Amino acid sequence: MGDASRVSRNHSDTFRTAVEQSVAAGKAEVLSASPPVYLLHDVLSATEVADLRGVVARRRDLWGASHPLVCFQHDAFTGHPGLTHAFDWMRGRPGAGGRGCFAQAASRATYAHVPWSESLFVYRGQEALFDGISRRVQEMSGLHDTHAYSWQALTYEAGRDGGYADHTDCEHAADLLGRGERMATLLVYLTDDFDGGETEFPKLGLKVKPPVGSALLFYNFGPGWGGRACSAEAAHRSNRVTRGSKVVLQRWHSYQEQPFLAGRPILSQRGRRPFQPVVSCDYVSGVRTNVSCRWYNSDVPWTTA
Ligand SMILES: O=C(O)CCC(=O)C(=O)O
Ligand SMILES: [Fe+2]
Repeated sequence: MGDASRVSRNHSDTFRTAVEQSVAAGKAEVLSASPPVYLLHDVLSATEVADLRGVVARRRDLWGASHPLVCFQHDAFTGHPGLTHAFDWMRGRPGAGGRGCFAQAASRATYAHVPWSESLFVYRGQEALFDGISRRVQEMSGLHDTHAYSWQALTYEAGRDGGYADHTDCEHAADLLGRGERMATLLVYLTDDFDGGETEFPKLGLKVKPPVGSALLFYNFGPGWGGRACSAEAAHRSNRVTRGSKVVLQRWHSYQEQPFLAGRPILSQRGRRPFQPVVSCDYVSGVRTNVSCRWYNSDVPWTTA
């Protein structure tokens, strides 16, 4: 079976058509033509924002009961001879790099000193409220629910947040038609009473802080509409929050239908307790000057034994 037979609809075209209709109807505006970046107005009502924040708070409490396991994805950390004793090894060998997590004791001793932002996954079917928003997004953007990843509630809190460094959202293959490749990104803003925390596109000279209830939507590929290569121009970051907290719902959308339409089971992970989150530090997009750490509630494949 070739690639083409798995494509149930052309998602760069349905996206383009629907979002251009939203612009024509005054419901959205163009922030950048190439790569396409849009601001969608009034995606959520004030009541919906409050209700969604309630769901996020409840789920954060569930996962916040345990301190996180502190993990590193790159060998500058895991290969450091002075740190060998602290690791519970996941991939690679002590002192020889690879991906690794600190053992419980070292995680407990260090997690409070690591700056991080938070990504809480909410899977399809878990929360009726989120599923309702998915239908609205589909109407406004043409991005179908079956082509979407799970929702992620991103939280950046002043004092703890270190920002999230420059990156593109493309996956490793960086080919639009690749399975699970992140064609387009949606960010729906649940707070705006904070300082810093802008979503910035340095290559486009664009720095945005959308009002509560509105959304940013951008296409990660190029050149131009329907382009199949990852667009370096679509690089973006989240600036560090210096007051208050930024809460955003994020969802990626692929050209191909998603292979995982529901939640994935939490695999048993060496050294990880049930409902224990992970803080994973990474060279974002593989760039060594871009170190950012993120807290995850989800299954994190690289911690699998
Ligand atoms: O929160 C933001 O403004 C951007 C987040 C982001 O780019 C990401 O998580 O990939
Ligand atoms: Fe991103």
